[in-house]
Amino acid sequence: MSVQIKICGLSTPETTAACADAGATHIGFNFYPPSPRFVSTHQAEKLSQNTPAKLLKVGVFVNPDDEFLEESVAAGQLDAIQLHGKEDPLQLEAIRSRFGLPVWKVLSVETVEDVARANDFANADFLLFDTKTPNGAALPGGMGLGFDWSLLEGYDGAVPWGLAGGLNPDNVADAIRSTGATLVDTASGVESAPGIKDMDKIAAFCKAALNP
Ligand SMILES: O=C(O)c1ccccc1NCC(=O)[C@H](O)[C@H](O)COP(=O)(O)O
Repeated sequence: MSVQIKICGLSTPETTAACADAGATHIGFNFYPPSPRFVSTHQAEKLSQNTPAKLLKVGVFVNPDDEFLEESVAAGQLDAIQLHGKEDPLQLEAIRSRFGLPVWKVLSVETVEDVARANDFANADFLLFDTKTPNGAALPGGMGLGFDWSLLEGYDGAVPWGLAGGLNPDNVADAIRSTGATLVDTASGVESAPGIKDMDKIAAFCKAALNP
């Protein structure tokens, strides 16, 4: 089966169309206000109306409150909720029950113990292993930083998982071959500047991921 591809941090209809044309399966709408990829609920509503039907829309959140989630899920017509903060398994369960959507938990990785935290999130629908950003970093994700993929060797948790962190058109094929990831995710790796998606890079990323 082909790898699944999530392009994260979309903010224009042209780039969502480019994702669909290139073979991506998922796009991410970023609902974290400090991010250069942030979209308001108004923007998300417009974008979702123009998103090709074959793309699944994942909302990216960092420690969201219920009201904000409610507004964003509705505006973005989301297909899944990605939690990228310090949410715990109980919060994850509560969010899934409330919205009836698959919930993705991001595990920020620097050490093998970080990978083992997957055991705490057996109730997630999907796990995304991403790089732990340094203390004091502006953002908990989307910084183009990779981690040591060998930390995933031997990981055999039951929850489906994907790989993020510093992936770009030049390294994504190697990442898939090295880790066996069945979903790859990129934000800054397909941009010309923070928050500005580059359609050629989106096409190159998808081509490389689909032919690892
Ligand atoms: O992209 C952001 O700005 C962001 C901010 C805060 C939390 C999460 C964020 N991105 C979530 C993603 O899923 C990114 O695609 C992932 O972190 C990989 O980013 P990158 O290393 O830039 O490819």
